[in-house]
Amino acid sequence: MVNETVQALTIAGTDSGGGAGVMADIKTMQERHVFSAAVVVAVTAQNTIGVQDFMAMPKKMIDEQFASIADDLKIRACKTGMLADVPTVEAVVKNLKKYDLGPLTVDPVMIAKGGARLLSEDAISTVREKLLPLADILTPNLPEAEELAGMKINDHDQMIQAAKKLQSMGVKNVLIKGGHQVESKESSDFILLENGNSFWVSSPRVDTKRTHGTGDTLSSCITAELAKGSDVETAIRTGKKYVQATIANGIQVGHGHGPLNHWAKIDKEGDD
Ligand SMILES: Nc1ncnc2c1ncn2[C@@H]1O[C@H](COP(=O)(O)OP(=O)(O)OP(=O)(O)O)[C@@H](O)[C@H]1O
Ligand SMILES: Cc1ncc(COP(=O)(O)O)c(N)n1
Repeated sequence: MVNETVQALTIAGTDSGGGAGVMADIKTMQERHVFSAAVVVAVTAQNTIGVQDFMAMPKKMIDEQFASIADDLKIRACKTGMLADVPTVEAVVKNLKKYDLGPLTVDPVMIAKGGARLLSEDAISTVREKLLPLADILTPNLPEAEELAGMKINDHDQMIQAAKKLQSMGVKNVLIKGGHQVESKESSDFILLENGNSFWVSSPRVDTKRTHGTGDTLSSCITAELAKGSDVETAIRTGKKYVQATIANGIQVGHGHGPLNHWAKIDKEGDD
């Protein structure tokens, strides 16, 4: 019998400009040789300059997309991205509990690079209380980690403290992204694993504003690697190498925060 193709799922919003959200997730998974399905929970009118408008999907359509996928596909790992508002978060949580979709990576997208809010303020506590306990890996950027952990993060020590706090909220593995520490020469992410081990992954900071969709690309690469059967640490190390390659080998699209080069290649998986 022919081996089943590895399948993963993104649960997120679309980006009409092609750089972030579902579009970045599908491109990333495709490049990592994983078949990508998608539950679209919101549609944005967006380009590299900003988010002009967005609309959350009717909840019935969210339920139907999950059911269609679960009836037919075999999803090995999944991730969430933009979740818009309280009813959307609740619909996603309900479906994640209903179906076996493999390990869950939660990218708690709150505010786009251009400043637009992609998760309503009142939904932050819903994410904290209802979604985080389902997460195998949580990948907040610094402002998102501050919001979820309820503390300021100004240095590496505080990144470590925040990761511990987030783990105590029920998340198994926490990855706090350092992309927003723009004054630093390195872009360093801190990882606290379920077994209590921790490590940093660092790469030289690329001086570019073409960083639209970095978080989506990292979390969807991790999801693709988990779907293939990688352990969490290897999946994260591969994700970091891949996102670095997509930033460092830029492409020219649009006039604002340009998208990443998802065609970029990495020579070796996992370890540096
Ligand atoms: N200029 C840069 N040079 C190198 N690595 C970067 C740069 N900016 C971000 N990164 C890396 O990209 C990944 C995503 O981090 P970031 O903090 O930008 O996430 P994010 O804000 O959620 O992204 P987005 O909202 O654009 O999807 C991390 O591994 C981070 O270290
Ligand atoms: C649909 C969607 N999902 C996620 C992001 C975050 O990406 P960024 O912070 O680079 O704008 C986005 N802009 N749009």
